[in-house]
Amino acid sequence: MTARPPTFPTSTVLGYPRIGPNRELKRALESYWDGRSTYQDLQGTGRRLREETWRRLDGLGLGALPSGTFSFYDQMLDTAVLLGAVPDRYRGGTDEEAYFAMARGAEGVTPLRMTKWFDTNYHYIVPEIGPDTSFRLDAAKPLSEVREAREHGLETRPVLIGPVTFLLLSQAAPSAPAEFAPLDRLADVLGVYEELLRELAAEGVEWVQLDEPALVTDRTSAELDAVRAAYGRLGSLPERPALFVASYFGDLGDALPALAATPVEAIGLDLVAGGLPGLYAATPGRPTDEAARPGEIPGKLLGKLLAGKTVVAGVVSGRDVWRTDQERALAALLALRDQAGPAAHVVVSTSCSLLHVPYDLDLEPGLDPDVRRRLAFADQKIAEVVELAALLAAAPAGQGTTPTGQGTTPAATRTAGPAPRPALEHASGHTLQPAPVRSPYAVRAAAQAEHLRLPPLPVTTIGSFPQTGELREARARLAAGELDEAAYDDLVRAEIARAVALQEGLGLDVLVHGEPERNDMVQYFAEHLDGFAVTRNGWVQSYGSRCTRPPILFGDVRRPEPITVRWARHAQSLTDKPVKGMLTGPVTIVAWSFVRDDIPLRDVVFQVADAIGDEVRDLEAAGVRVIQVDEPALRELMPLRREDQGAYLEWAVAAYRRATSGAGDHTQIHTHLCYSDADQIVGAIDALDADVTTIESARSGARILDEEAIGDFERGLGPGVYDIHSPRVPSTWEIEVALKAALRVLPADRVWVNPDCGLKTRTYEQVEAALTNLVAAARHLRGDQPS
Ligand SMILES: CN1c2c(nc(N)[nH]c2=O)NC[C@@H]1CNc1ccc(C(=O)N[C@@H](CCC(=O)N[C@@H](CCC(=O)N[C@@H](CCC(=O)O)C(=O)O)C(=O)O)C(=O)O)cc1
Ligand SMILES: N[C@@H](CCS)C(=O)O
Ligand SMILES: [Zn+2]
Repeated sequence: MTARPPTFPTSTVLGYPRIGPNRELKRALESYWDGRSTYQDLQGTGRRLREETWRRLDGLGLGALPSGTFSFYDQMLDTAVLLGAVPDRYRGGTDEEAYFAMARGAEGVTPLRMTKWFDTNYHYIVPEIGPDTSFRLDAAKPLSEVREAREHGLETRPVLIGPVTFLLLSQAAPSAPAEFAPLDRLADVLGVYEELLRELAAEGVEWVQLDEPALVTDRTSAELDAVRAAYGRLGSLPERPALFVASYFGDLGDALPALAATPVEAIGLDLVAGGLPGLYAATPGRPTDEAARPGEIPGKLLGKLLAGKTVVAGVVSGRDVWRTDQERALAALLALRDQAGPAAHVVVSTSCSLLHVPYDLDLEPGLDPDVRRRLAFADQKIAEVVELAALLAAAPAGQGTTPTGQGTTPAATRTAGPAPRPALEHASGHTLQPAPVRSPYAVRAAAQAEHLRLPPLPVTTIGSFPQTGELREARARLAAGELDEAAYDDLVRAEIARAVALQEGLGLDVLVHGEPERNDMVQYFAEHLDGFAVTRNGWVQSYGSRCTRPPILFGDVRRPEPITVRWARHAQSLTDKPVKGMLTGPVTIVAWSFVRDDIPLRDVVFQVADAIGDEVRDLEAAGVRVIQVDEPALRELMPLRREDQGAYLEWAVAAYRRATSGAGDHTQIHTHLCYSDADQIVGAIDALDADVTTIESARSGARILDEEAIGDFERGLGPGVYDIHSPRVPSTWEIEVALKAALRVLPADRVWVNPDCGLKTRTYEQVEAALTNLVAAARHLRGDQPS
């Protein structure tokens, strides 16, 4: 690096959505996977989307444009490829075959694990690193994107996952010794980053963004040493672009001084989720006059830390859809500029990548104008960034006092959601009443055994059956007014009958209705609850080609009428076997929505819990004997810092119990969790007090079944034995092996046999084959028949 780094333009974003404003990438990927188009076609779509994105950002007036934020599947997977960390079992075919085999599995090879990206509903592919992984630079993607942008006359900043986060989020290869951790390979990985930086410098790239979100979670002193070592080494490379290390989803804490002491030229701070203590005394829910906590940096030291650095200030939230409170955001920027001192340069940015919000509010003309005027999607947020940068540039120095005049500025730069309607139960304290207590588990288990008369190792599924094109199309026609409600209902009833008949025929023990009436397990409930708005095109990528339209929770939540009861009644009328009532839990509904932030999150969740509790009671009254209340996001909503986690788990569990504890002893309550590192929260899962918990474990190496993790968990458990995210059909033998692992730590009367998540993304052909094997494995282990 030369003595003076290039000036960073005054505005930027950390990343942008990539699925396409009309989900063009989703369609291109699925068409390629189905063999309806070629890899060249897919690449063409990628090129068009990247060009459109750069032109869009440039057109909106953004100063510095990112590249490399595009991906055909996931940015962690891209980084594994960049570093040559492709496990041998995926090699042998073309590069794209290896890439998609790691993501989705292929004939004879299971995919890499997939898990949640911090506390978001985005899921990443977990790279596998062992002591023998041979790293080798494959810089094709970052280089070609820089060149591609230049063809359109645009200069970009390559965005990459940083080496420390890459290794901290990777998993040890199965063959690695127990004491091995991927971070042990830091020195080798840094060698590849050095080579990459040299190549980018030779290409004339001025700035590179290295994302290090793992630094906003608790880190050991050894890990902080790794940060110092990594950026000390990369920073001292003579020929390299200027380095911008981005953090997001929280505050850097002790990692800030560690990073600031290295030669990196720019540091990105999330001033919405994190804020700088001392500078931003009031993160949401934190009193403005609170003293710095241990490990926090008082504002006055900030200037010393950041002297000579560029500070990329994330003041526009990349995680919600509310418009930014411009006055507060500007006050935050001014305070930062003053406290960081004249030797620092402040750049306005988003708090994280805009990957987590929909593209453009203009694509959503149907929203209620009262809600709409408070909203900003990705493009509106970019306009906010640009405007704030202009305001900051125009403001004279020395303005960094707050509206309260205390010399500190609140970090909450977002507006509260739309003003809620006159408060109902919330204000009266009703929502905070304790939930009724169910009888002890043993009492309930006896009542349920009598009521349900299930065999040992009962076979069930998680809820959804394949969502056929016919159903999706019918829903689209219903929304467009081209199909009437009655015709749509008939179609849904027929689909329920199909799912029930299939399960009966295959011999499952607890059936489901298949959820054909639902577009999504969260959006469907939001559409039937007061207090939510839903979008027509507000798609956000969840993983690979899969997207959701997170509902917008803007007011007080109420259930005007029963939601699922008529479908549950219909399904149960078709069979004598128990059919599970199927609901989404309060934590998950809130986690996968954009939520109001004018009342504490806990109170929002409690309102939703009460609505779901009403539904539980109505299902039971309708004769439903088993009710599943899914909480796949229980772990996801957990605060990233350990000190905040206990309080969260306490209220999250309380909310779940509010929703479910109205059920009588004979009603069996199930819950389901996926992608959740469930082994880390077994205590909380136990505290949910559900009679049966089905859980993702097929793709996480069944860590929940580790004797230490499972501890004295004393209820029913269904460790997922079939990875539904892969088109692969598991063999009976594989399923038996997985079940035997469960039977080593749990008695047979508490082990359930089920896939690891819903089947909506699979085809009927795959489902029928997989469920046939599931039933065969259970029967064989019960001793009913030979395998
Ligand atoms: C279980 N998971 C979920 C998460 N979050 C949720 N909100 N929901 C979940 O189920 N997080 C963790 C996991 C994994 N994540 C996902 C996320 C998304 C999917 C998925 O399958 N998404 C579908 C879209 C679902 C949907 O909303 N469908 C609608 C609209 C369908 C559609 O595209 N219609 C067409 C027109 C119809 C046609 O002609 O085909 C259109 O609008 O253009 C519906 O069914 O009505 C996806 O395809 O991405 C799975 C797991
Ligand atoms: N009941 C839902 C849970 C997904 S996490 C389903 O089966 O799709
Ligand atoms: Zn699931």
